[in-house]
Order: sequence, then structure tokens, then C-alpha cells
Amino acid sequence: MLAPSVAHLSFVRDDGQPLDYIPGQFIQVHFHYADGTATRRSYSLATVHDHALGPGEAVEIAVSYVPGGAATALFEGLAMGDAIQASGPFGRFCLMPNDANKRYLLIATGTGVTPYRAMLPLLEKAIAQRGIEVVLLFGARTPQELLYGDEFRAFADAHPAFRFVPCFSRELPDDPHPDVRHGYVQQFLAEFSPDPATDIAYLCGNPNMVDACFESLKEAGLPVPQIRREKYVSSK
Ligand SMILES: Cc1cc2nc3c(=O)[nH]c(=O)nc-3n(C[C@H](O)[C@H](O)[C@H](O)COP(=O)(O)OP(=O)(O)OC[C@H]3O[C@@H](n4cnc5c(N)ncnc54)[C@H](O)[C@@H]3O)c2cc1C
Repeated sequence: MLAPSVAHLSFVRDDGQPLDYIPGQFIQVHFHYADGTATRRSYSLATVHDHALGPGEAVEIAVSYVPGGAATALFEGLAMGDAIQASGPFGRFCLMPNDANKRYLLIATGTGVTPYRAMLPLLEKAIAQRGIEVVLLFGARTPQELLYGDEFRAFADAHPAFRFVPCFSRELPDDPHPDVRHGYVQQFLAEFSPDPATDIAYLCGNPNMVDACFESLKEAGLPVPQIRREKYVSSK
């Protein structure tokens, strides 16, 4: 468990095939409701991507368990070694090779942060090769829910161009880092002066947060192509 209701799950393909994907993409898990109807749910790939995953390498996802959720029941019922059906990768919530921006504003709540974990090696390359800056604004209710927080903090400590700004809506950690904020991510966007001349923004996770940040960024003058969004809505 990454947090009280979030599991980090690791799978390997059992067909012996590799899985290449672009950080930011997701897979779909296929299963059946109790009445036999087929359904599926999407999960962003959390595996830190520094090479195409060869046969037998772990495909990682972070799943937030929701009360009464159908996929939640599936995942909670899995034992070590059980198999699930999945397809993918899908999606275009990715860093673009021809991006010429000076800064990425990466914004997430909850498991919406997993695409950014997968992107860390690409961000490291962009920092080294293009001299860009990155701000990661990550919303969680409590310090226990700051998924992969130690990894992002370590990455920020090693890369001064990467700022990690955890925003806690309920409870602050004891002895918080100076970059920690108290409130919702959307309250702190203005502090970073979003600028259409320099910024490309990514928004991932809770749909209300994504919509609120999208409106703020548009008001700040960012054109829509510079605001990339992934809303975690249920696909049932
Ligand atoms: C592109 C994409 C990527 C996604 N990536 C992830 C991911 O990496 N990790 C992840 O955990 N989820 C992710 N999701 C959401 C995920 O696909 C499911 O919607 C989620 O896991 C709930 O599925 P469920 O079957 O357990 O609940 P459902 O049976 O679909 O819903 C049960 C009840 O819970 C409510 N509910 C659904 N989702 C939430 C929620 N997030 N918070 C509170 N209540 C909710 C529903 O309204 C419903 O009342 C993603 C969605 C999309 C579209």
C-alpha cells in the first residue's frame, strides 16, 4: 500500500511479449460485472520509464480504491500470482519530442501523479539538454497520501531545476519542507505566474481539479494546446 487506500501493483505480461509505452500513457484492465457484462477501467502506467519494458519486466500501476468500486473489488481480491486481462498502451498525455517550452507545469491530485513518475527520466533529459524548469504541484489530503513523495523529493534535491510542491488540503506534515503548501493545488497556480511564452501545463487526476486549473490557465493566457489534460473518470 502506497497510502491507506492506494495500492501499488506490479504485473508482468504472461505472453512473453515486451511492452513499450510513452510515459503518460495508460492501460485498460478488462473484467466482468457479477451479471457477466464486460467492462474495463483505465490506469496510468507508473513504471519509471528509462527503456522499453522487455518480457518479464514489471508493469506498475497505482490504484486508488473507491468504496463500492467494481475494479476496486477485482484488485482487492487479487492474490500474489493471479492474472488479469489488460490492453494498451493508450493515450496522448505525453511529453512531446518537439516541445520548445522553457517550463513544464505538472499538476496532479492523488494517483494522477503516476504519469509524472513515469516521465522522470524524460524530464531529466529535458532539463539536461534543453535547460528547462519543471514545477510539480501535487495535491493530497494528508502526508500519508503523498504518493511517491520521497521519490519526487529526492529527484528535486538532485535537480535544482525541478521544484516539488506538495499541497496538503487537510493536514500538514510535521516540520514541512519550505515548498509545502496548505490548501488545494488550484490555489497555488498563480504563485508560479503561468506564462504562455514559456509554459506547457499538464493536468491529471480529479476532474474538478483538472477543470478548475484549466480555467485558471486559460485566464492566465495559455492557449489550449499548451494545456494537456487527463481526467480520471470512471469508464463504466
Ligand atoms: C485515462 C484514465 C487513467 C486513469 N488512471 C488511473 C490510475 O492511474 N489510478 C487510479 O486509481 N484510477 C485511474 N483512473 C480511474 C479508474 O479508471 C477508475 O475509474 C477507478 O479506479 C474507479 O474504478 P472502480 O471500478 O473501482 O469504481 P466504479 O465502479 O467505476 O465506481 C464506483 C463508485 O465510486 C465512484 N468513484 C469512481 N472513481 C472515483 C474516485 N477516483 N474517487 C472517488 N469516487 C470515485 C463512482 O462515482 C461510483 O459511485 C483513470 C481513469 C482514466 C480515464
